[in-house]
Amino acid sequence: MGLLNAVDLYRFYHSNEEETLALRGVSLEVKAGEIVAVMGPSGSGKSTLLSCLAGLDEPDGGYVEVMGQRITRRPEEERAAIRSAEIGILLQSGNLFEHLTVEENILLQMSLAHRGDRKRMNDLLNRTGISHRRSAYPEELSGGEAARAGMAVALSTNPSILLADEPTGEVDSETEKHIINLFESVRNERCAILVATHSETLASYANRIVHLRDGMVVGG
Ligand SMILES: Nc1ncnc2c1ncn2[C@@H]1O[C@H](COP(=O)(O)OP(=O)(O)OP(=O)(O)O)[C@@H](O)[C@H]1O
Repeated sequence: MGLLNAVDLYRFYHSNEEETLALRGVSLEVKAGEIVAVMGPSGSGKSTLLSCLAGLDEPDGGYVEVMGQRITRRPEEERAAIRSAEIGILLQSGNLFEHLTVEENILLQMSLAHRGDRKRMNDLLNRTGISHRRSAYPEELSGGEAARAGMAVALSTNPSILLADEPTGEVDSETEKHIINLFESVRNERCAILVATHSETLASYANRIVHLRDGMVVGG
């Protein structure tokens, strides 16, 4: 049984007269200690899938289980509680509050989830290689530093599941290497990792690749 299970997910978007079928019956499972890469062309449904898996968006059909608990179609406060206890999330839009420093962003995340401590924060700042930027505000960071800070925030609560959307999208190769090393070390800590990516390099470190096309799984 996976730490993360998605069963027959459907998601439709309606805008004006148009209907987009972003997900059409996606099922997948991620086990402890496993990295699953989700790959597919732009618009194939990767971000929609991650939002549904995180309980940030509700699928129109199917359901998601996190650590055996159904997260779909539950009140938002219950979804938020499961999310903050079990899931680390790194969305494409980033996960840093602009008015807080890197360190304050990590401390806020840990305090909201009632998890983590300064020792873990310092450890993550070292492992992501941005310890020297801990007092910087997000706007003062380079793209690569912001990506690493985002990873530190996502991992600060020691989540069971890490969901990351294009974590190496616009970063230099040194940052990509840091992020891959971090993924490998949290995989060794038995975290279940699902990462949407266009990067063949990152995907080569995954245990499995799930290919999405037009909202459907076409391989894996
Ligand atoms: N809020 C929305 N309203 C209407 N359509 C949407 C919305 N969000 C996504 N879509 C559509 O749903 C489909 C899937 O989009 P999604 O962002 O999940 O793809 P993606 O694989 O993550 O793409 P990319 O690699 O470019 O990030 C696309 O056709 C997109 O235009």
